[in-house]
Amino acid sequence: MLELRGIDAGYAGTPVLRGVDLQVPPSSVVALLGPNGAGKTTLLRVASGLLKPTAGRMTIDDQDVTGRSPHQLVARGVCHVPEGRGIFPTLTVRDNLVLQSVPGREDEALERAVSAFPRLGERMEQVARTMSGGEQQMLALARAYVQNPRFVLLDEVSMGLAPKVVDEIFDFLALLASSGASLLLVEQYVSRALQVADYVFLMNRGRVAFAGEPSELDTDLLAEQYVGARH
Ligand SMILES: Nc1ncnc2c1ncn2[C@@H]1O[C@H](COP(=O)(O)OP(=O)(O)OP(=O)(O)O)[C@@H](O)[C@H]1O
Repeated sequence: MLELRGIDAGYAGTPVLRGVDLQVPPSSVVALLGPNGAGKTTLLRVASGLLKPTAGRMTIDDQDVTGRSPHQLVARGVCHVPEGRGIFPTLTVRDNLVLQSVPGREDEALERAVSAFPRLGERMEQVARTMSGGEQQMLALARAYVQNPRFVLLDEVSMGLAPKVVDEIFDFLALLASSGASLLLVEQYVSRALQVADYVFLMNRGRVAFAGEPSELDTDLLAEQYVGARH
């Protein structure tokens, strides 16, 4: 279980997160929803070690990992697929995948990536930045998959993609979850996120406004949080 308790965090003295509690239980999909600016990306940055919290604790299996570096958290099985994908644009598909694999087990990693996204198999020598947006996102997700992570933090991975590609990506998320990974999913397609989620956290203005199962989420509250922030 990955757990955040009483997390405060922000940028250059500007507080963003205030007292956030969130749990990602083993083998579960957790949807993290909320309007623009609610603090979802900031929370993923804390969970991946990119941003140090100013208060609160983070634990993995009850061990304190607060303030650990991204590298140390990767070693604990935390994998972040950031907004903007986090791939190396000037490297080939193959090199992007190899860089993420365990040394000596590169072939296995490439096979695993292609089994998830056959299209990548046809494009191994292509430079990442010359691929379509959907293909680049598949590469970003495949890079996560080859690490065999325990906790995958996914930031708007369907953003700006064609509906057919979004379907493929959601199929992949189901595969990732069935492989035993836990997912923390920030997603603009609220209804799709709720379909795959075991638990939901709804954030607004840096706080958790709701935590529970999708069936417990009041649709009026959901609409209010999203609409309220726009006005
Ligand atoms: N690098 C930064 N420096 C300063 N402020 C930032 C930085 N990144 C985010 N913020 C601010 O933190 C707040 C929360 O942003 P965050 O990106 O976490 O929200 P979000 O819920 O992911 O929103 P969105 O859905 O629009 O991506 C916003 O007010 C934003 O302007």
